Amino acid sequence: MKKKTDNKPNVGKSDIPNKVMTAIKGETVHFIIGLLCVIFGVYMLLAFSSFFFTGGNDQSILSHPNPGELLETGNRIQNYAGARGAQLSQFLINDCFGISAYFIIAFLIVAGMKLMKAYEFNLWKWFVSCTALMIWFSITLGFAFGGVLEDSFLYPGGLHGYNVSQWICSQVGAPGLILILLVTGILIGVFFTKGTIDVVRKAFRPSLPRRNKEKDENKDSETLSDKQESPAEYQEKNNKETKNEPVENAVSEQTDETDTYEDSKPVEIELEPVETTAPLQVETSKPISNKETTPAPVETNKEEEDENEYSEPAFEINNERKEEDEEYRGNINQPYNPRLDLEHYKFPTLDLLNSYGDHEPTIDMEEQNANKNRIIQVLRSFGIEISSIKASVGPTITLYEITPAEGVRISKIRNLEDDIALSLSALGIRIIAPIPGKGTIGIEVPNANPRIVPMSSILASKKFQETTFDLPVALGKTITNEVFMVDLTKAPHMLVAGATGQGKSVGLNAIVTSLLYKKHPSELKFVIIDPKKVEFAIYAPIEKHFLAKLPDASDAIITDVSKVVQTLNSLCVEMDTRYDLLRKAGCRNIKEYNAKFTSRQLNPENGHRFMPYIVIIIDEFGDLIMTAGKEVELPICRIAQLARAVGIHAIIATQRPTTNIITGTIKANFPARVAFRVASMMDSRTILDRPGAQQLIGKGDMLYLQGNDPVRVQCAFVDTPEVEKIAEYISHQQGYPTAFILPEYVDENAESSSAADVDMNRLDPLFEEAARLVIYHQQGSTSLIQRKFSIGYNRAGRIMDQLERAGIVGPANGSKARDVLCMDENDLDMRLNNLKNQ
Ligand SMILES: Nc1ncnc2c1ncn2[C@@H]1O[C@H](COP(=O)(O)OP(=O)(O)OP(=O)(O)O)[C@@H](O)[C@H]1O
Repeated sequence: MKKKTDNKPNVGKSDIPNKVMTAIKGETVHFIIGLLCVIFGVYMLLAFSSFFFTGGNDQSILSHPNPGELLETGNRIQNYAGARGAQLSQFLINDCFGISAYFIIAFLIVAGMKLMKAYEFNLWKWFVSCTALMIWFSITLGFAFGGVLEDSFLYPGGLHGYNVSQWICSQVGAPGLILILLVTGILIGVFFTKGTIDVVRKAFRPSLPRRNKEKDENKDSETLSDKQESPAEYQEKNNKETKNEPVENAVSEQTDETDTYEDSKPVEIELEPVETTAPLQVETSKPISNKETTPAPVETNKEEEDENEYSEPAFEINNERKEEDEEYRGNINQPYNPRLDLEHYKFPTLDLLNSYGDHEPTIDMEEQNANKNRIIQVLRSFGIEISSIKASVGPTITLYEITPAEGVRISKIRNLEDDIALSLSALGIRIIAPIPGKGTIGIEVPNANPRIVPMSSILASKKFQETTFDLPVALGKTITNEVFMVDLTKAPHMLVAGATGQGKSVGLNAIVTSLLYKKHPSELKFVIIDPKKVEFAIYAPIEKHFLAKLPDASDAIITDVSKVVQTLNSLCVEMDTRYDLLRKAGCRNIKEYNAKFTSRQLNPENGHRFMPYIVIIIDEFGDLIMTAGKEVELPICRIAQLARAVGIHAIIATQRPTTNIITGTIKANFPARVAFRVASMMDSRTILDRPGAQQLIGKGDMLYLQGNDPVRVQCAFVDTPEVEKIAEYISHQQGYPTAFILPEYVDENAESSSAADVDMNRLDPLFEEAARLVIYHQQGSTSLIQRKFSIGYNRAGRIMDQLERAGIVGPANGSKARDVLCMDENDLDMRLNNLKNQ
């Protein structure tokens, strides 16, 4: 990928080949070539068609033209496409392939359309098909008409067809040739559609019922003609065909050709440190080609069944229906398919997302050279010599990798961070000294013209399409333009922090979107907690497909703090239940359990069920901790510590990554951290355990940490209208009758408070401390208890009720604090003793 630059002084010119190369790979050039192909195809169509009427007359002129005649304006050629059109037709039709030369035109137009990106075609399949058909028809016509049509100038099979058929005849005789043509014709037909097999079978035995008629039609539609559909239509059909095949198949069919996969390899430039005017050689990699993914064959068993049926024709129809019914509902002998409940569910399509213009890597050589020179100068001015410098141009950041000359101390360069930033007059400079695993030093410099990384480009990438991750989360692109993805099951919980307006919500939407594009509603449920009430309301329409809620909740998106506590505790109950099931099944994790369940080794009558993954998303976690304190923190920590194995994963986001919000326990249990730009170095240390996040440039620029070293990533951009479209697309499809219902959570504290009427021994553990607090302050205030003990309003309210029943505070007093009926701690001790002796 890297090319060393020429070290010659006169270098401006070497940019030219680079520019030409970049231009050739550009969309504009593709478009122009495509347009030329289409125009040439239309010209050939005119020439060929005209040839049938004018060919006889033109042939005599073409075969014996007067010298220079064809170049003259007044030549006697009658073909509408002129002398060249006549020559071309004469050559391709009569001298080569006969009438089947029309397949050349078909291929030219198709290739043109594809290059212009007007339609999606599988060019390779078209090429093979057109070539095979052209040769086959040419030989067949050559054989059938034996050369020239009677009384005509036209060779229907062309000279090729005539000569080849004659030669084959001489070798195997006319019957042999007919057989060869028949066999090759059937093979070509099978190449187009497997339906041909049925047709052949039926030809042998006309009484056979035509099986999978619908399927055949669909398959037929995969042939040449239907490829002309728009990508969206084609993908829709594809989805229908593969039923619940995840989007990867659907999309990879749609993006069948090489250039729709968006993965691009790093764009790297090698920069020469000494010659400040040194040329830069850029090498952009070719897009990675995509192999056609064929939907898994569904018919293997059916074909066997067919064979059985053939011996029992009387029962054919009945048997057939019965089998299809069984397959539809999930045959007990076949693996359980959780997707069957919503078997017609279609995964969201890529056309729901915007492409945000040209996002291909472009390199501003002027900017790169200027930055390189400034870095070299500033280092030189501090007495640091370097032996080489290399740049990797990312979507928003360029990484300059410097190899210092021998004897230069790394710490010396690290200390110059501010000086380099000053000399480049840019924000967001980050120095990585040394780059882990390399003996170089990295200087990250923001690009003058940052590019958006559209979510569509990430989801269309080969890496995402072919991922084997269980919960693939596509976050964006790295500095080397590689798609950056993590498996949430391995994360297994994620902490997202960033000051307001730096891309947190977009990041969370990107996470949810990538999961929605890969997971079926039966495999994944979200619990969304949105104290801001507006950020996640867009997901409300997919409640019956992808959301989970409490049994009595009206909305699945949780905005009320008291419901948050209940939901989190309910998730703990779900977690415990899942652990019990895992234990009973003798499995160590959800994957093993689900595999056992789908292979029907676990009996649903014993409580076993297919377990969808549950992803909990909590926005504004800081707010929650401020209002509900330990009540929220405790279940979160339980989930974070234990839930990984049972497929429950949490992603919490906060604007304020301070230590009282992201406590030690939370940090310890959330190993994956995403930091957008934060306000201070302290905040960066809280979230990442190191500085760096305060130097990011915002707008989705982020650091991802899992393990030792953070990776700088430009977050994929997905806008609210795009998410709305996805939600709408999903919501219009059949869903479950309700959202996924979480188990009921019985609040033990609430029970004790009602029991407190009769049994004051079952008091809240904080009761005594709370009593002392109100006596000390002589103020019966619920919010005081809430604040001092960092507990939620509900619990504080219950403690206050218990204090009232114990006669320590008076009844509620409107908005004012309650009266405190105990004078001092002695008085309190007496009352508490009385209560305990009751
Ligand atoms: N990945 C991205 N690429 C390009 N622009 C982005 C990206 N992420 C965010 N932005 C820009 O930044 C703006 C603010 O982003 P976002 O709403 O996600 O911020 P936020 O951190 O969630 O703010 P708040 O905490 O106030 O909700 C967006 O409207 C968009 O213009």
